[in-house]
Amino acid sequence: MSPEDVLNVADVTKTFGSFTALQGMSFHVKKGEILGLVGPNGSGKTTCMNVISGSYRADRGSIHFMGKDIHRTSASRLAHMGMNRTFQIPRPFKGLTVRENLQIAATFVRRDAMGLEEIAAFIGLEDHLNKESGTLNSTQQKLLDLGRALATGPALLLVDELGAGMNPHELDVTIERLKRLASRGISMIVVEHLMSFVRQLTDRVIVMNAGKEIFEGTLDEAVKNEEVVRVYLGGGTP
Ligand SMILES: Nc1ncnc2c1ncn2[C@@H]1O[C@H](COP(=O)(O)OP(=O)(O)OP(=O)(O)O)[C@@H](O)[C@H]1O
Repeated sequence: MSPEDVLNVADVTKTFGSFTALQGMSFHVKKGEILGLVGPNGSGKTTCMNVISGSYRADRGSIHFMGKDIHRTSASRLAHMGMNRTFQIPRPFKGLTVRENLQIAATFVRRDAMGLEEIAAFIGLEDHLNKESGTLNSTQQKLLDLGRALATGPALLLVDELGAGMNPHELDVTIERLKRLASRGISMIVVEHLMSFVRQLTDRVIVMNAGKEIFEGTLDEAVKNEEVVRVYLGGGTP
């Protein structure tokens, strides 16, 4: 394991009954790096995020975050330690305002977290702080999910299909925002099906199929890889 690694995943396997969802996954993420996790539906991307973020326990293998073994560490403890995530389907407290949602997340705060007003401006919800979050549109709810993760001051952010459902302008703005976070030293794992989003955002991608890594490198290299094209990209231009 390199001292530069924020996250190190080694030989992780996760089964559900007789079904193996992850099989011997190994990879690392460096400080400030944006790693893309891509692959066909059901290939295990979200399961991988769930195992890293403490929602699921791996059956085998090890996961180290900032040098510490985090096997059996709960999601709330991980938030304290500096790891947080967004969800495919955002999970704000819908009856509470944007401000209240951010305040609750900030109770997990680490010393170097952004302030609430700064986060609200960063996610473009500064004019909606007193709005009930259930009245926000789907993109705003996704951004609030990102804001809640940022309120805990993460060193590693797991971003699960944030771009899905966004229009081209919102995607551009979101890419720019996530790059700004990386330039501040926040590492990210980004699960996404939108290849233009992945291309613009990531430093490196891991392509998964049937619970295994089949490729690691840049997206430009991935599109030239026969197996990646066969199982995922299907020969079309991503
Ligand atoms: N809690 C669970 N119980 C049983 N099977 C599960 C569970 N979670 C995931 N799986 C199965 O594990 C496999 C991988 O699912 P996962 O959601 O990780 O894939 P994915 O790559 O994120 O897919 P998508 O791109 O569609 O979101 C699927 O076959 C899924 O049905």
